[in-house]
Amino acid sequence: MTLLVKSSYSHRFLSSSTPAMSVCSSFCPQLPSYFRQKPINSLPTKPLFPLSFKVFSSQATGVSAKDELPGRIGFLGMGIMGTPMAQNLLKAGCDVTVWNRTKSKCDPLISLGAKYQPSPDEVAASCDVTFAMLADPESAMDVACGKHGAASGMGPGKGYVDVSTVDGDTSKLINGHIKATGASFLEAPVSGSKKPAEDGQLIFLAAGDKSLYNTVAPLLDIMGKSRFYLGDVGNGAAMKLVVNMIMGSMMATFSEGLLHSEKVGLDPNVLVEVVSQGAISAPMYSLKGPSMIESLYPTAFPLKHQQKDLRLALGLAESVSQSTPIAAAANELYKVAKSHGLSDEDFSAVIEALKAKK
Ligand SMILES: NC(=O)C1=CN([C@@H]2O[C@H](COP(=O)(O)OP(=O)(O)OC[C@H]3O[C@@H](n4cnc5c(N)ncnc54)[C@H](OP(=O)(O)O)[C@@H]3O)[C@@H](O)[C@H]2O)C=CC1
Ligand SMILES: O=CCCC(=O)O
Repeated sequence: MTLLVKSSYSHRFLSSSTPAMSVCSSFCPQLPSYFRQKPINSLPTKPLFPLSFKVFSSQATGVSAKDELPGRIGFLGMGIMGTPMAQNLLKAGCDVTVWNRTKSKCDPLISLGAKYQPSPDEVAASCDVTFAMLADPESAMDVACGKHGAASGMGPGKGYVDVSTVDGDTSKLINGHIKATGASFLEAPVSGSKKPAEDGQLIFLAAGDKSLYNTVAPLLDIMGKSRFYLGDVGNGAAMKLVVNMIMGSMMATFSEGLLHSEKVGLDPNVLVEVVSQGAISAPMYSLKGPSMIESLYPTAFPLKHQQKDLRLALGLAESVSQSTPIAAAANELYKVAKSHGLSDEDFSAVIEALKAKK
């Protein structure tokens, strides 16, 4: 497994002497100024910090300045995540072509300079690498392999990177269709929500064609703060599902705790503060707790997607006879929340499923 990390509080890579920076700026000429201001050979030769991280380097990625750089980048799916991800590529000066089922969601990107094509196959045909950020296994399959799907526009020398959260079987099916055209495939689901997507701080969980991983590494580093290469197709999907299974259960039990504290006469705001200072502290609790107490659920991660991920994680667990009673109970709670019409609210709205109905 390979892990690469960039500084979490700025987009400056930890070592400014890396040849990969010159590679990156060569195909994204408008990269932020800190990549471009100084000639590479005048930049400091030592890492800025003692490194417990591996820095982004051409040696690690295998990218050289001349080969395989994706000049034209396609992006399919302009939802909560796809929009800021594509925006960050555009802001970095990349040549981006977008498509979305609901065309109007492409308009903000087009006004930022993105090109538009009316179907996934036309995006894929006009681009070197095409990213897809779609709702679920069905839409990921349809956009990749259906009528006018991206696979129809793929061919040798091209790459398809699916960053949607799907199950491994779906990812393997898409891999098969894409590979049959002679193109390369990478699954790269992300950890991190709307704000990390806006800030270029996502965590990529990549698996599949290693040379495509190397080729798109500079693009992943524009959109994210770290990336893991996990081997064969299916491993990225599995890692993502396990992480979101944990997250869904955490949010469900946190919801119980908030309501429990109120019922016994405690101030739930104080509970959030206590939790934040102890061993069970998690950024998610401090971030979502205050709005949950106000019964506000501004959508960053739609509840319907969290329930989809729990469903897929439970299927994965069943396929290897792994017992997951906590996640199964959490999944039931999200299903109840969906039945209350909360699908498009943030997943923290799961707390509503625990509130007694009068
Ligand atoms: N939001 C988050 O915090 C995170 C989400 N994810 C995952 O990323 C993926 C996208 O999430 P997010 O952006 O939040 O979701 P959204 O619901 O905001 O966007 C979903 C996208 O999928 C498209 N879509 C849905 N159904 C179809 C279909 N049948 N055919 C074609 N396109 C379709 C939508 O198009 P249209 O606009 O036309 O509806 C939209 O572009 C999901 O797999 C999610 O689990 C991963 C990490 C974090
Ligand atoms: O899939 C959604 C993940 C959301 C997050 O990691 O904060």
